[in-house]
Formats: sequence, C-alpha cells, structure tokens
Amino acid sequence: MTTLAQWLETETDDAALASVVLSMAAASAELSGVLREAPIAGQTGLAGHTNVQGEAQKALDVISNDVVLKHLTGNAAVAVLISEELDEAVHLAEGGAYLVATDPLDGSSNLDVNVTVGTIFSVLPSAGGLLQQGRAQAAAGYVAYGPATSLVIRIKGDVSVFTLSAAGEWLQTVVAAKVPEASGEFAINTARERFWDAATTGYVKDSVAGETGPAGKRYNMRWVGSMVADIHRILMRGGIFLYPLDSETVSKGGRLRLLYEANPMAWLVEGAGGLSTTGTIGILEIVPTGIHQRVPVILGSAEEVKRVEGWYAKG
Ligand SMILES: O=P(O)(O)OC[C@H]1O[C@](O)(COP(=O)(O)O)[C@@H](O)[C@@H]1O
Ligand SMILES: [Mg+2]
Ligand SMILES: [Mg+2]
Repeated sequence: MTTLAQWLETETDDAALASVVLSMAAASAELSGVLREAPIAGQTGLAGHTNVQGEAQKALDVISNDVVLKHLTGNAAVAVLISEELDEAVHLAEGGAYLVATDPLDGSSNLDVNVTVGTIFSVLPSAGGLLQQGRAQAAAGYVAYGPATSLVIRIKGDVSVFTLSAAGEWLQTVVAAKVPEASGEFAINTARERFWDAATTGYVKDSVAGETGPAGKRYNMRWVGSMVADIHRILMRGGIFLYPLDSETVSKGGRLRLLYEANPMAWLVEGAGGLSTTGTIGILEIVPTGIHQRVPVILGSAEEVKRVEGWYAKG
C-alpha cells in the first residue's frame, strides 16, 4: 500500500510543503493515541478557561493545540501558526515558506460522548501574509478520529485518504475521493430553524417535502455536530452541509471559522468535485479580514449546493 510519504513524493516536488503535511500527520497520529486513552487519563471535561472566541475550552482542546504546536515548532518550513485556540498568530521558524492555520480539535462538544472528532488544517505560502483567500492554499486536510483514524489530504490534485495503521503508518485507502454530483442527504442543525433566513428555510422545506415536493426526491437528514465527521460522510458518499448565516449568528458573521474550518473544507470538497459557497459567494474567494473571522458555510454535492444558491439568488 502507498504510504503518505510515498504519495507526497509523487504529488509535489516541494520538500518544504511535504514536510509540513508530514508534521501535521505526525501531530494527528499522536493525538489519535491521546484521544483513545483520554477517559483513562482523566483528560475529559473543561480546561477552566475560554478561548479568543469566548468558548469554554475543553482540556483536550488545549492538549491538541499543544501537540500541534510542538510538531510544527520543530519544522523549519513553518513560519506561522494560526490556531482556533490561540488569540494571536504565533511566529515560528524565521524564513519558513509556509503558514499553517488549524482547528486542532474540531467537534469538541462531542468528546465526552465518544463521537468522532477531528483536526483540520490549511497550509498557505507565508509570503502572502496572514489574511489570504482560500484559493491561495498550497494544501489542506483533516484527520477524523472515528472507528478508524483517517487523514484526508489534498495538495492541488485529487483528494486522497490515508488510514493510520496499528503500527502508526499512514496507508492510502482512497486514491481520488469524489463527491457524487447528486445526493439525497442534507446536514444542518434543524434546532436553529427559527433563526434561519428565507433561503435556508426554502431549501430545507423543499427537501423535506420529498418525492411530491419541488426537488422530486426523498431526502434524509444527518447531523453529527462535528464538522469533520459531517464533511467526511459527504466526501465519501455525497450530501450537503449547511451552517448558514442566521439571525442569531449574523452579528458574528456566521458560526464556523474561515481560515481553519471553512477554507480547508472547501478546498477538499471542491477538489473532490463538489461546490462550496456562503450562499452568495464562493468560500475560496472570500478575502479575510481577521484570523478568527466567521463565515456562513454551505458545501457538498454540486446539485444540492446549486439548489441553495438558487434560493439565495431569489433575494
Ligand atoms: O453547536 P452546533 O450548532 O451543533 O455546532 C456544531 C459545529 O460546531 C463545531 O463543533 C465547531 O467546531 P469546534 O468544536 O472546533 O469549536 C463544528 O464542528 C460543528 O459543525
Ligand atoms: Mg471546529
Ligand atoms: Mg476546535
């Protein structure tokens, strides 16, 4: 089976970029072990402080951030680290060619119930500064800590999936993931319905109407509540994920963060043939205004994303 290091040799001739991906993979392999034994080690529960977004940090949010920081600190190619758990960007190797933006532990509300969580990362050329469009990404990936630990990675070409073996090796298990163009599954937190805009309400209403509605087919709803797990399902078998702007999140710009949640996921979904949008503009086209900026996120199977865009176009 092809290892991650072998795949990187064929995927890029930039040794610095390959080393950044390998550092994130090494951090995630370590985290996989930490998460597996966290209840035994008494590492579940709150850390006792909040992050820059005002969210209560879990002990494992802090530990995950430390593990990622440790692995990137030793890499001369990494000039800057932006993390959900760090107020400011951290400057690492002087002259390093790359910047990494990461959500070291995504879905942490699911930690204490042993549901899939993840690590998300985006790699950008450091020369472009802290605030670059998603289009500028050199690579992006995530790791899903589920029944298997999966690394999903894309440089410029296809999206590959590697599975962590018991011996600690990343082995390629999917060569070119493809998001099916059509799907009958949507993922949205329906408890927020009272806050939704007309486009979201319209899209979901049409979908729930099934065969007799305007979509003309039956839908299922799936919502794990870990973005990594919801996007992984969509990358593997199609569907659409929506965390739209709603009347409660509008003042913050949305719920999910652009640099280390929306951009890397959009890079992967688009690389697998899907689409991504805020409803009105492609996620990868957004020019960031802050490192912890939040944005509306809609991505997945092309036909479904186009249906949502159709609703937003109605105004
Ligand atoms: O509280 P909600 O609406 O279910 O939000 C779920 C979303 O929040 C997140 O957990 C936010 O990520 P973090 O856990 O990294 O803060 C996403 O993974 C998920 O899609
Ligand atoms: Mg997250
Ligand atoms: Mg997080």
